[in-house]
Amino acid sequence: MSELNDYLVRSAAAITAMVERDVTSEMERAVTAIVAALSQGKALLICGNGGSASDAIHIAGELVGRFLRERKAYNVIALPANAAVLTAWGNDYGFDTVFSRQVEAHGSAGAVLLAISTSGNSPSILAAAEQARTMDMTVVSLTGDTGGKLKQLSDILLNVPSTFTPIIQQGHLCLYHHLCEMVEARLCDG
Ligand SMILES: O=C(CO)[C@@H](O)[C@H](O)[C@H](O)[C@H](O)COP(=O)(O)O
Repeated sequence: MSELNDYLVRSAAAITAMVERDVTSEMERAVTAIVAALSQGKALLICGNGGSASDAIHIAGELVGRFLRERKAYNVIALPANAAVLTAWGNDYGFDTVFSRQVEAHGSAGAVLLAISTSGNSPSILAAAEQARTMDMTVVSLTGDTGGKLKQLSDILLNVPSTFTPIIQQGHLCLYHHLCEMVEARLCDG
């Protein structure tokens, strides 16, 4: 088998394992929490590092703009997208609190933090989740297999059964595209 085909088989195996594990009810809980927040004008804040920073921005693009439907804009903020805040706060106070500071700025009780971390152990993500909990926000997490330390800080955990970062990120993409579709449909159709 070629290296490409081997990679594709391993990628497909992680997705298939999610079908077998059946994360439908956890996904439904995530959709319900996000729909409840957005329908009340509360924010969905999203954080992640590296590839997951790109995922956070991707999700905000789908939900502020549109995914599949013509509809109003939703209050969704990708925290890694604000370069001025990241560099000012990170430079002056350290990187670990670049997301928690923004949760403090934009969060409120009833809002949702979507925390994306393949390891579940990135300090900046853990600090954001801790800050969200102090503000009575719901923490929804996308992680790798174990969930890492983020698991204990999460109300809802969607974990991809892999320990390989790129494949976990590919699983996250499947999960959050579905999440966007469901949130949009629920908000449009009631
Ligand atoms: O995209 C990749 C690897 O596929 C990297 O940029 C990766 O996202 C970075 O190493 C992150 O810092 C990893 O953080 P996390 O997912 O463990 O929270």
